[in-house]
Amino acid sequence: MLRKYLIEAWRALNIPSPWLPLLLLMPLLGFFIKKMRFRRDNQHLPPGPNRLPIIGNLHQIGPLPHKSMWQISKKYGPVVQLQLGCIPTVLISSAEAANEVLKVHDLVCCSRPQFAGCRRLTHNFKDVAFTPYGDYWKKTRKMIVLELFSLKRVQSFRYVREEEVGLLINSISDSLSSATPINLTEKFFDLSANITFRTSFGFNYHGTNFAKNKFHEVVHEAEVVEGSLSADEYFPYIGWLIDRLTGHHGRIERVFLELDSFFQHVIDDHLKPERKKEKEDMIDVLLRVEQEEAGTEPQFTKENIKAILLNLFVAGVDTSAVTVDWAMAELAKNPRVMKKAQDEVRKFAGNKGKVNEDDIEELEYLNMVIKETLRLHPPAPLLLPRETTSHCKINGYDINPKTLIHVNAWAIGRDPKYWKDPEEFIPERFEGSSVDFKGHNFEFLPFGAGRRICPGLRMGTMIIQIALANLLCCFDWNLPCGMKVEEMRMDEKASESLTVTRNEPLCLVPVKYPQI
Ligand code: HEM
Repeated sequence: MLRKYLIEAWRALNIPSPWLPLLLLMPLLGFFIKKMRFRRDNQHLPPGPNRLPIIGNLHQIGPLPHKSMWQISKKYGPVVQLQLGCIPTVLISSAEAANEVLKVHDLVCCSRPQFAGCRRLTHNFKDVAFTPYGDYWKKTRKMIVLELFSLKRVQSFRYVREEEVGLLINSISDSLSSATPINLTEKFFDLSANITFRTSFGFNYHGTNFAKNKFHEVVHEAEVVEGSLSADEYFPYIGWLIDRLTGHHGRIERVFLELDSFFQHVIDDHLKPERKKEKEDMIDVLLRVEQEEAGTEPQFTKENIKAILLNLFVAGVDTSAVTVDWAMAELAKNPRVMKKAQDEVRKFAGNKGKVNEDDIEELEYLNMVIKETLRLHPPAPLLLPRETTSHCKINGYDINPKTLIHVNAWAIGRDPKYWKDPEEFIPERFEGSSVDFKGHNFEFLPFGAGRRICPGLRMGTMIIQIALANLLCCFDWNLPCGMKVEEMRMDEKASESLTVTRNEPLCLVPVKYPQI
C-alpha cells in the first residue's frame, strides 16, 4: 500500500528517478548531522583563537610555525585547538600534555596524516616514517629497528664514521694556512651525507651522478615536500587547482622522479652479479629482507626499499648536520663552554691526537653540550605530525578522531616551568641529572617518544658526538675577523622544511691546536 502511494507521489512530482533514493535519504542525513552537531556542542574541546571562514587559523601561522604556535599556546594554554583550512589541529606545548599524547594515549595518537607529498614520495606509504599506524607500519618498524638500527649494525659502521670525520679534519687542516673563515654548515652537511651514503649504499656521494649541491638541493626539496601540506589538504574542492597553479604539484613530481631514478640506479648496481660485496650496507640488508619475505603479504618490494631509503635520507642527513652546526655556533658564542669542552676532549685524546668512539661515553661535558644543544635547537621542533585514530581526552579536553597533533618540542624545551634561565646555553644544567632524550622525560623531546620515537637516535647521536669531539680536539675556533661574540646571530631560517636550520651559514676560523 505504502509502496503504491510512494510511486503515485513520485509520478505526480515528476522527478527523474536517480534522485529518489537521495530524497528518501534526506531525513536520515538530517538526523545524523543533528546528532553530530549535538555531540560537538556537548564536547569539551580545547580552547583556541577565533577562526576565519574557509582558512580557519591559517593566517596565524607564520614562516616559523613552532614560534607562531608557541605564541598561541602562551595565550590559550598547553592544549590548543586550531582549524587549519579544513584540518582540525591540536597544539601540545607542555610536558604534562606531551606525556598524555606520547605515553598515556600513544596508541590513539601514533598515526600519521596522509598528505599528498608524502604519499607520492613514499610510493603510497610503503615507508616507515610517514606511514599511518597499522599492521604494515608495525611489521616494517620492527624490521628496521632489528636490521638497520640495532646496536650491532650501528657499531658495524663505526669505521665509516671515524674515516669520514678524519677526512673532515684533514680538509679543515688543508685550509689552515689561508686563515680565512670556512663554511662549516656546508662541511657538516657533507659529513652527514657522506656517512649516510656509505652506510646505505657502500660508497661516498662524490663522484655519483648527483653533483654535490644538487644532492643537497634534492634532500632539501624532499624535506619541504614532506613538511608542507598541499592546498588540496586544506581546501579539498579547489585545492588541486591551487596546487597546479602554484607549481606545488610539479615540485612533488620533480623530487619524486629524481630520487626514484637515483635509488633505482643504486639498487640495480647492487643486483649486478659481478658486484663485490665487502661489507653489508643498508641496501644489501633490504634486498635480503625482500628475498626472505617473498610470497608473504603484504609484499615487500623494491618500492618499499626506495621508500625506506628516502626515510634514511630525509630523516637522517639534515638532523645530525644541523645539530653539529647549532652546537658549534653555541660554543663559538659561549667561549667559557667551548674552553671547558675542549679541555675535557683534549685530556681524553692525550697523545692520540684524536678522539675515537671508545672515548665518547666518558666525555661527560661534551655529552651535556649535545643535550643542551638539542634542548634549545631540536632539529624537528614539532617532531613529525601525528594523527588520532579515535576519540581521546588530553588534559580533560575531547580530541576527535582524525585530528592532526603537533607536539611543540621546541617550546617545551624552553618552558621556564622545567628549565631555569631557559634561553641561556648552560650545559651544566644536566650535571648529576637523569634527564635524557630517550623518550622518558617529556620536558626534553628532541627525538620524540612512544611508539614513533626516532629509531635513528643512536646512529644520529654517534655522528654528532664523534664529529664534535674531533672538531674541538684538533682546532681552536675564532670568529671571523672583527666580529664580536655579541654580534653573532642565532636566528632560525624560515622554511617549509621539517628541520630548522640557522639563518646564516656558520663561518669560523680554525687554528690548529698546537700540542696535538
Ligand atoms: C639528531 C638527529 C636526529 C633527530 C633529532 C631526530 C628526530 C626525530 C623525530 C623528532 C622523529 C619523530 C618522532 C615522533 O613522531 O615522536 C623522528 C623520526 C624518525 N627518525 Fe629521526 N632524528 C635524528 C636522526 C635520525 C637518523 C640518523 C635516522 C636514520 C638514519 C632517523 C630516522 C628516523 C625515522 C625512520 C623516523 C620515523 C619513525 C616512525 O615514524 O616510526 N633519524 N626522528
